[in-house]
Amino acid sequence: MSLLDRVQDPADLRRMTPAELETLAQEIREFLIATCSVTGGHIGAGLGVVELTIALHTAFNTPDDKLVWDVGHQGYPHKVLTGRKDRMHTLRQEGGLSGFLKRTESEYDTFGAGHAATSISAALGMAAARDIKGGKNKVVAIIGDGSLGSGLAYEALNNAGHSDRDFIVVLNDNEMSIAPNVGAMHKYLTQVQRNPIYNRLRNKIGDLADHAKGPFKEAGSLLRRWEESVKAFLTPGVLFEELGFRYFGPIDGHDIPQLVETFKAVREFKGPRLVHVITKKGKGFPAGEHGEKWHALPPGHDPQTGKQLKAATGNPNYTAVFGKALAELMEEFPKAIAITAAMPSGTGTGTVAKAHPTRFFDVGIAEGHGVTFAAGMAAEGIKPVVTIYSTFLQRGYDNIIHDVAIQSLPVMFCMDRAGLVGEDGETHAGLYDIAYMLAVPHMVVTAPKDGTEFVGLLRSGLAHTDGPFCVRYPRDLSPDVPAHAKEIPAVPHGTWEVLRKGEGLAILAVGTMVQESLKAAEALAAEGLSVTVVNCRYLKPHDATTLTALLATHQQLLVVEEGTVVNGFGAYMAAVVNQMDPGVRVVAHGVPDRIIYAASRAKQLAQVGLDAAGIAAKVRALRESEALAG
Ligand SMILES: Cc1ncc(C[n+]2csc(CCOP(=O)(O)OP(=O)(O)O)c2C)c(N)n1
Ligand SMILES: CC(=O)[C@@H](O)[C@H](O)COP(=O)(O)O
Ligand SMILES: [Mg+2]
Repeated sequence: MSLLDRVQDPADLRRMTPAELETLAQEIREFLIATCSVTGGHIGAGLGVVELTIALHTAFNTPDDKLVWDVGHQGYPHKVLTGRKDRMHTLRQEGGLSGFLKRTESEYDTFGAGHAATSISAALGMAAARDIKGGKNKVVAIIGDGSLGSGLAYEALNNAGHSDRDFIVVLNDNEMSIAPNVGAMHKYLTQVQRNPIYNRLRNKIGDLADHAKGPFKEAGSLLRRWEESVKAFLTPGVLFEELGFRYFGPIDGHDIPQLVETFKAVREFKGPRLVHVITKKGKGFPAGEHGEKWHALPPGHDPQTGKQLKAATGNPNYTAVFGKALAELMEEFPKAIAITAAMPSGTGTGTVAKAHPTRFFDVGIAEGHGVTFAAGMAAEGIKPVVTIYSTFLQRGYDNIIHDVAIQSLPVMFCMDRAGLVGEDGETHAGLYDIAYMLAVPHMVVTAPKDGTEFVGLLRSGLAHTDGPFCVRYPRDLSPDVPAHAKEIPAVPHGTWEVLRKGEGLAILAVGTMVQESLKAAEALAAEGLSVTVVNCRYLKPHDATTLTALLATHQQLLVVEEGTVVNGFGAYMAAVVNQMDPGVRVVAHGVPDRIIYAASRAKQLAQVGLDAAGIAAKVRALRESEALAG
């Protein structure tokens, strides 16, 4: 029996010898590499924290002591050690284990996440709750260096550092976000890493001072005072100390005995303390320890090389269309610049960075800052293109309203991963952007039906000078292969496109739903039911001329959108139509008001009736109800 098979829960780790823990680490790595080659997932972060996870569960008394992992994408070793090894083959699949940590999945998952930088706030809240309840357990937040670049993390450190609360932060520093980490904090941490001697010296002085006895006691307190006065000189980690944390480190995050010893010691101290651990993202991956390449891998890859077994074929995805087109359009729009929040590869802005290195800005995991930074640029006549996943842009909502919209600044928002995103599940679904962007005054809201129209809308947005403009697009392939951007004209402002003419009922389709609605209309036509299909590429402002014509000839409008049905485009159009012609019935068909869990994107769409079959079924039901009423 392997050591890994012997671990039912973390208590088993506490009975193992140091040598056994080393062997266990190796077994976990092999298991994860093999499992993820089938399931896909965030392998790199997990491989980097195998020893750290073993050490934390060994030194702390989990689940009474609480481990709060940031993001949760590094949680695979934690899952394996907390009774979920036998379900790891279901990772990120419908009904299977989540790719992140979830309170509903295990008592060891103390706080759910998926978005970065929530761990310190949540853990501090748990520590405060413990103190109210008179508990004695420890609470440990584990945050990566990339996530530490986020404003939320500083708010939490600021709050924790003055509180004197029994509270521990472990900083997992691998010098990587998804891409190599950026920013001043990153530089600072690198400096800390490169100066471990100073740290060791300072810690020695601290020890001497703490243990001075008898006649040396006075010397001890002198040493302590001296330590205080020179610590800025001796300790590059002083920043955390100045914030009120006792700093420990940097320590080798792959040295289990050192980690266990440090955590056991740190556990017994009081007050806020921070342990700085140095790890290697992707450690032990057979094709080399590459942080970015192995951040996440698709299902069905070769465990030795990381290469996808089934070669990708067909059309480019929207992200690729975006990167290429924006790089080309920036030749025509000299004032345009691109901004990403730590996701150059995920958003396609990496292509822009290569073509226009001085016109590309990675602000780190700082979406709110990214938006206001763009507003500042726009105030000075620059045209910023802020490219952020729909779900992560939620972090910047106040900035969109307060800094951009109220001042009517011409910032362009490109919202990738809008709609259902598949295996990343509910934390990453981009279901709210239609609702939240429609509510913003001055905001132009758009969604393309295909790659060519997407490029046209990018051109429209770049040329738009009268306030903010946004475009949403999915985590999917483009249905077409667009030409070069210079050959694609802008999409006329506020226009719709009638793609198919029918009778009685018109489908107002948004973005990805245009193709599905056309397929549904085709199927319905075969049954003798003829419906109109309209591509509503501008959601706001809507096409009042086309709408007026539709109202004259149709009794029912079915609004189909890949976004929450609550306050979405359907609700928006219902209000508009109610003013124009209350006799026409508007029905919204979007994602229902519930959580949609991980599954393939196609399955998720089918689940909520947002595929051709689901749309056709909705039309049939509506036509029948109309016939009954009539
Ligand atoms: C608010 C938010 N923005 C962006 C992301 C995408 N994202 C997931 S992990 C990650 C990098 C995190 O870096 P770090 O915290 O250092 O963890 P590591 O992957 O290096 O272990 C990013 C940018 C996210 N999950 N949440
Ligand atoms: C953990 C995280 O937030 C990202 O790694 C995210 O999973 C990326 O999603 P995509 O695969 O859609 O780029
Ligand atoms: Mg990192």
